[in-house]
Amino acid sequence: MTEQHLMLHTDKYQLNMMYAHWKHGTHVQKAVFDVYFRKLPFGNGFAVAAGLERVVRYIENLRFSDEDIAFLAKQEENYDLAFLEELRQFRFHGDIYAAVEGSLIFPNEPILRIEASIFEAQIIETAILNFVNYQSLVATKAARIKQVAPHDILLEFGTRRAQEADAAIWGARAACIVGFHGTSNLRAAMLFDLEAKGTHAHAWVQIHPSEQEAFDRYAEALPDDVTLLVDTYDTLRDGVPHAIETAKKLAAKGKRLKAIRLDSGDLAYLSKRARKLLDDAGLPDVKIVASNDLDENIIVELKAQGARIDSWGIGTKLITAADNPALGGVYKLVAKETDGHYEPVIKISGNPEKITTPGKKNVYRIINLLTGKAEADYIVMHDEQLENSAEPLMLYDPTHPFIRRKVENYRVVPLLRPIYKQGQLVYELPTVKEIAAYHKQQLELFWPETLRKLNPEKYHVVLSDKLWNLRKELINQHSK
Ligand SMILES: Nc1ncnc2c1ncn2[C@@H]1O[C@H](COP(=O)(O)OP(=O)(O)OP(=O)(O)O)[C@@H](O)[C@H]1O
Ligand SMILES: O=P(O)(O)OC[C@H]1O[C@H](OP(=O)(O)OP(=O)(O)O)[C@H](O)[C@@H]1O
Ligand SMILES: O=C(O)c1cccnc1
Repeated sequence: MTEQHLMLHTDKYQLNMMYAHWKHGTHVQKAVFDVYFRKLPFGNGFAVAAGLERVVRYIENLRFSDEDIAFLAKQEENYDLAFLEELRQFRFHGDIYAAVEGSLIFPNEPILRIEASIFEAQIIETAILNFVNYQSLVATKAARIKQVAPHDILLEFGTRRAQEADAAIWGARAACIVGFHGTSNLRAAMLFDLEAKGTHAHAWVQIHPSEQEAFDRYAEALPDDVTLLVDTYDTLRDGVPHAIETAKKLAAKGKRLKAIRLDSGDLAYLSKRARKLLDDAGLPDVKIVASNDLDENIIVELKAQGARIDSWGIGTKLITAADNPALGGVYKLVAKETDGHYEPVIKISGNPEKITTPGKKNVYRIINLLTGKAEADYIVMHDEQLENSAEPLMLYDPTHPFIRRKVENYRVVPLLRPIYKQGQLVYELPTVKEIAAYHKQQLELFWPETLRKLNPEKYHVVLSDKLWNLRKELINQHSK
């Protein structure tokens, strides 16, 4: 049901603008829009691009159904029948360039560029922002968690607390593209070829006459490698000893206990005590999983306290991005077709952060060949060629433009890759595993100072001189 009618997954004002364009015959005018965000979430030094697969699936199925048209016909706007007929023919014919999923992305740089008739470009704004904002936010939160537990097993457990079903599955996927190992959501696992993982709930223990019986019966029913939840009654006095008892019974049958899970109390203390009990019982290979309102900050704390936790089940705070529940990505018009060419446009605001960067643009990641690290992202006008250029580049600090830095030995990597050309999909969607591998390579391009989770160094996003001058010129024009 929720996958249907996505064509109407837009704000009504988009349709009203389309209608007014159509009435005036301006709907075929071409336009360029940029998607970008202004502020990094969680105080992080970077964000992670996600949502492109959903965007592609959406564009591929972008049609008004008979039901959609009938619904629109009932709206108070009384749209002309001829307009509604035109909608029946609606297809996306435009170009989309995007930072591919797993890329590190930064404020105020285009992460998607949409070039299409205003009619087509306008209606897709809402859905694209909806997909990209949410998924990039969760991928960024998950990347922070991955950073504090790079060698541990990370499981996404958030479905029950997610903002409804779509968020649960796309959020699970967003976590896995930055290196989570699996999700508890079977549907997400099936749809995106993720590892489905699970332990058991307290109810399994409570429904049995005793915890011991519950553990034995669970281990008996399931194949090898079960995880037992040990905190239903008393973790150290009952839960862990009962799990050890079950492990011994399993060993006698050639099976093994994979792990125990702690889900309450002082996780550092309990994990250390549980580890000792397991080791003393000759079970050093039995791992310890922890869950209970975890996030990157609690995990750091627990590690600092010497917690002996091998694997983390993380739900609510990840899937809802609890400490920063929205990414403020926007979709802004930057150029319009005038007399057969693109005229850059600007949006002026009293808030300097909200003044847009005009024109159809490209973004290049400048990699210093001596260090192998990214120096800055460099935004240029579309007709400025940077590929194959051996010219030294002057990079200035955007907040202090008088501070300039020359880069001589560099290579450039375009951030925006072609996804659609004239309505044709020209990009092969990678698997989640491929995205995770790409994301790992992306991280290696950046200095630890940019990547650290607390007070990171700001990575610079720089405008070319030509773009900088154009922006200044348009601001001056408007202030006259
Ligand atoms: N050693 C620790 N240091 C810091 N935070 C911890 C430690 N152990 C657990 N936490 C975290 O503290 C919070 C404890 O929350 P809460 O008091 O609701 O849990 P609880 O005592 O286990 O109760 P409940 O049984 O309701 O889950 C959780 O977010 C948990 O991850
Ligand atoms: O804590 P999260 O990061 O959201 O991880 C998922 C939580 O879901 C389950 O709890 P349950 O639904 O049984 O509720 P409770 O533990 O909050 O009582 C599980 O035991 C985790 O504690
Ligand atoms: O498999 C688990 O242990 C699990 C799954 C979802 C939520 N909490 C725990």
